[in-house]
Amino acid sequence: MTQFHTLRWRVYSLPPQRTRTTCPRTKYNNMTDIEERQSLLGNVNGESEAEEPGKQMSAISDPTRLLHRIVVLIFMCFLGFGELSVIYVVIFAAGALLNRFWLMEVGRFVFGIGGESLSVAQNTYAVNWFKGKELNLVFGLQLSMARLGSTVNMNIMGWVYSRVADLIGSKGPSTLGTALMIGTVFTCFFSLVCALVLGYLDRRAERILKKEQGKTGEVIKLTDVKDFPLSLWLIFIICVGYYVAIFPFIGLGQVFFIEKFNFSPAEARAINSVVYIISAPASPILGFLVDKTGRNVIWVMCAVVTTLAAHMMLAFTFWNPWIAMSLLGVSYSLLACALWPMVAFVVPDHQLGTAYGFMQSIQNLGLALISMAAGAILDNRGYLFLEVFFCACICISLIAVVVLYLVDFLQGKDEGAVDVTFGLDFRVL
Ligand SMILES: NCCCC[C@H](NC(=O)[C@@H](N)CCCCN)C(=O)O
Repeated sequence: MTQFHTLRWRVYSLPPQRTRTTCPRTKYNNMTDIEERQSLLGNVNGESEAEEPGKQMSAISDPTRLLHRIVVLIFMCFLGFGELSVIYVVIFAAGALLNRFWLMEVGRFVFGIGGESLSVAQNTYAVNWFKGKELNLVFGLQLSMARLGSTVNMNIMGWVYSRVADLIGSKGPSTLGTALMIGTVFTCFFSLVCALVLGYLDRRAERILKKEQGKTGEVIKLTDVKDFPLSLWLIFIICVGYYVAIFPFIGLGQVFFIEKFNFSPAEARAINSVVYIISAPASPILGFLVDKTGRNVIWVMCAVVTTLAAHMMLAFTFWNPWIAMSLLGVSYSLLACALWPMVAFVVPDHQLGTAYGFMQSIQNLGLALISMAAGAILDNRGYLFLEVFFCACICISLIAVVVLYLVDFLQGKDEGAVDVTFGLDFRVL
């Protein structure tokens, strides 16, 4: 049975409640079946080059086959592995080497531009290759690899620094700069190779599957933003409201655990890193679960509620904080693999990059402002206020998820869905 037949089986043979309209019910959902076939899993007519006489391809080189998509996935994941493990780009390393702090700041600025763009590309590739299939799992795997990259970086960079110090015979800025340069060259080069291979495989798949023919002719415009559906704006609000209570909290976490729970710096570091440590193995598992069950909105709601509970525990109780932080680790992993794929179901393919770019811009704007606000709150009001502030941010996110649920529910009714109790099923099938 070819991949296309498997696909047909998936589309047409599922039980009725699973084939019901997906959500949010925008005009694009009517295109689901077409998109599914036009995706890199097969072309509009269900033909692939592998099916053409005399053009049999092996499983590993056929873009319609799982094995080939696994190869693509490996490069997709390692793209982020390199990107996130290079906390230091070349400019940053040069700043350290020359002992110029401002240059290091410029490096961080450039890193922000490059790293986030790479993340937009990574998300868009993931949707292109895996929409309607294992998309939540793929986002979970990407996150897992990024976390693994950070962990490898943290463990290896100290060793590289010591080796360079041994070689140079001192521990000054030049030692730090050289160590950073070495790390940067290796990881950036690695990421670059992955990006080039991925670009080639994507082009190749487009050519083989004649994707050009299936294109609607619509072009990418920045003004697309004004046509974004309400559901997408709600997803943006969920994203920014949620992430501002995660990344800045982890940034200030060490001080929090030292002040509130009298932890030693080493203990505080350990508990603070548990969210990312949990997310490495948990994200793919949870992504798989979301793929199997669908209903991304419900999962996002669970993640937001659990995160709120974890923050409230940290704010108002003296219970062992390992419980709250572990809960935070699991809920963050769940959100990361259920939220980001939803974008693909509310905008057409040609607007995906713009939508992801916009989502990350808003996320980063929120992060920049809230990080400053959080620091000021901690300095002036203490950790309790800070925690209450984070809880308020998550409540905004929670309101947005509930509104998203209702929007879907009402749109489902408008469109005459037979049974809305199964609404909020973002699965394409
Ligand atoms: N590509 C996988 C889904 C995105 C996960 C999400 N990524 C972001 O928020 C990006 N803006 C990168 C942030 C890096 C932060 N250190 C995430 O949860 O990391």
